[in-house]
Amino acid sequence: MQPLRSGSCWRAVLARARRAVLLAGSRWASDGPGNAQDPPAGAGELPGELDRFGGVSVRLNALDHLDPAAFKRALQAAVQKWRSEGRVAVWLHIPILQSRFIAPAASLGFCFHHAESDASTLTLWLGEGPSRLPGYATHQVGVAGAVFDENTRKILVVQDRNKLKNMWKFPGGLSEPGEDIGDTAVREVFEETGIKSEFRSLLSIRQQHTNPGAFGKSDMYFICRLQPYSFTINFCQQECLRCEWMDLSDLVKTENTTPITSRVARLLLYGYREGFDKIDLTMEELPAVYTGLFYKLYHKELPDNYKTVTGMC
Ligand SMILES: NC(=O)C1=CN([C@@H]2O[C@H](COP(=O)(O)OP(=O)(O)OC[C@H]3O[C@@H](n4cnc5c(N)ncnc54)[C@H](O)[C@@H]3O)[C@@H](O)[C@H]2O)C=CC1
Ligand SMILES: [Mg+2]
Repeated sequence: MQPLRSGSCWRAVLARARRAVLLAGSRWASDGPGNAQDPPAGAGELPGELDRFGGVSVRLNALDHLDPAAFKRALQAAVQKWRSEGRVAVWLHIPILQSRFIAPAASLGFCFHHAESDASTLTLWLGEGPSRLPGYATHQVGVAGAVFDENTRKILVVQDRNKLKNMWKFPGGLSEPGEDIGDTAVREVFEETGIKSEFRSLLSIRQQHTNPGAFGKSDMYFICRLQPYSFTINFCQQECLRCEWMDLSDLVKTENTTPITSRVARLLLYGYREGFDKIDLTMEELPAVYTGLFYKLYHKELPDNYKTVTGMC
């Protein structure tokens, strides 16, 4: 983000708002220390930044002594100014301890965009037509590990303790922020069963909407193929009722399982018989062009000569 030009900064906006209020015979209300006619404490430190889409981002830090009514007047004046300058949106980042500013902002038309554990972000669209601001997170990510031992043709399965029906499924759980899919599968399998394993490939992706377990958001459920390197089960008593190494052919046949587990068991059987390259989406790490970061790309195996080919042969 770039800093706002000096004429547009919060300090000037607040100063103008204060002058307007004082000229109208009003006073700054203040529940903090200091004279009632003083400018809001800390108000001059409010930073406003212009983003590359033409929106303004405001971080409300160090506003301990600012009164909500005074804040509302200042924000109203600022919004009016930003609107006249053609800004498209305002992003208001409010630390949880400053939450008393949420209601005044909402009364000016701001809505929640998202909240984290220690702060919320509100937005106001100023541009023409309906808001083009992107929404926040729409999905949760769950990952399961299909841990298949090729030597014994056995697959690791569990039954959930907290489900009404006790069906066989692959161990798994929710991804942590910043965690790779394969790492989630390996971690969850170990936490739930005590089995150590290595990531081999991604086998399947399920997308489901309005999932009750995802607080009404959508759910992405990834199933990975894992190779075990320990075999003694020591399962989590809080989450699992049963855990065992089951013959893959028995998992294919059983009715006591979920449709997705049954389908992936058949996929594994096919891969075991015909070659895992038929079913595996393998992973490769590649550099991101814009950020300099790295990401994981999953697709069917691409032969090396196709990775470097420059045109149609
Ligand atoms: N078809 C299948 O085979 C199934 C797939 N899934 C998928 O697995 C993923 C989630 O896996 P999980 O094993 O559920 O996650 P997880 O392994 O991360 O465990 C969630 C933990 O949170 C606890 N928990 C959940 N809600 C709670 C609440 N309201 N209060 C207290 N504790 C609570 C549970 O008891 C459990 O210990 C999702 O993507 C879901 O769609 C889940 C169940 C079956
Ligand atoms: Mg789980």
